Amino acid sequence: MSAYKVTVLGGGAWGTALALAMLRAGHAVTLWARDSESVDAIRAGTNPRYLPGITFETGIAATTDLAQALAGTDCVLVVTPAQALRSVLTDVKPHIAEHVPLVLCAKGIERDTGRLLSDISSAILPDNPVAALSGPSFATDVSRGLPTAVVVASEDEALASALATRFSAANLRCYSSDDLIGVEIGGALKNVFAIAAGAVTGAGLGASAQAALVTRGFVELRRIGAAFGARPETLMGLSGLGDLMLTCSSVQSRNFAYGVALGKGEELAGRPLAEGVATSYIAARLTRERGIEAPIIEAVAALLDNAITINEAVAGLMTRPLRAEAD
Ligand SMILES: NC(=O)C1=CN([C@@H]2O[C@H](COP(=O)(O)OP(=O)(O)OC[C@H]3O[C@@H](n4cnc5c(N)ncnc54)[C@H](OP(=O)(O)O)[C@@H]3O)[C@@H](O)[C@H]2O)C=CC1
Ligand SMILES: O=C(CO)COP(=O)(O)O
Repeated sequence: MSAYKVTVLGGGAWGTALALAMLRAGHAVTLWARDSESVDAIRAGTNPRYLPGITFETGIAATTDLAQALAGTDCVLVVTPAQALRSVLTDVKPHIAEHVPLVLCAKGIERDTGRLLSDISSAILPDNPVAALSGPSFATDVSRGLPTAVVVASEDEALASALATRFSAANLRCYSSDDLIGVEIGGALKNVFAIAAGAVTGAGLGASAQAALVTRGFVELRRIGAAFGARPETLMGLSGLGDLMLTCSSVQSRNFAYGVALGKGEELAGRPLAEGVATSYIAARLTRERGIEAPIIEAVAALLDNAITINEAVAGLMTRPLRAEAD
């Protein structure tokens, strides 16, 4: 029987880590990246630009040729940033066979349109079934082969379950879900709350403030999830609460680290990818338009816009009208 062929699009931290995870699950893996230096390094078992200090096994067939990467593939993992998804899938379109599933691994909402990534995929490639892979999973941990659990979601329950079985290996446990929207919303918004949690840490506001912020952030996630049709139990799961806990508590998270720099008043330009920046603006717009109360998201968007200071953000959150916690 010929090997199951997985194509990974993106040679950054998460693309490389997922390519390794697929290799370790026994699949034939091709990784596409636009940068030839990354491609050469990945072939040789390193990715110094995105996974510095980590060496890994060879065996990933990395290439800069998109058509070659997609030829004869059984499944495509799309692991480029959320804001690049539309252009990447447009480039993919001429080279992909119908019915090959696309597994979206970025965490974000398109800034210009407010579209979820699965919506963008279905609009550009309507004949390719769509799934998302999300959950608490740092690329460094996964590439080192540390135990990790994620969720693979698709509205097609059988597809989600089949992919989760394919992707699981000794140290990668994949749960399946048919709540695609719930998984996408949790993964996108936890990055905004991670920036807020990082800002609280960076400004030295204390562990109590941090816990309050994350808990109230989760309330906002539940409100937004309900408005989008996400199931509450999905938001309580790996891709929601699980990833919120991870990302809001570790400087390994680029979003949290971005927030720390923000809270300390440090330079923000030139930092590694923090998806929560773009997502905070669009999430603030969407919640305003839909009349959903989301003061933490509003505060993050205003802070990033330099419209308020961190002290004003804190004062704004602390002096809101008092209310019952469950409201
Ligand atoms: N890192 C992590 O631990 C995890 C990340 N994720 C998510 O995965 C997604 C990707 O993150 P990650 O890999 O860490 O990011 P990185 O910044 O490490 O890498 C991004 C990759 O995408 C490529 N890229 C950027 N823009 C484009 C574009 N317009 N067209 C084609 N390729 C592009 C980059 O190429 P180039 O080098 O040429 O710029 C690079 O290979 C994000 O949404 C993130 O939230 C999810 C779970 C864990
Ligand atoms: O999504 C992640 C972990 O689950 C990675 O978080 P960062 O993008 O903040 O590093």
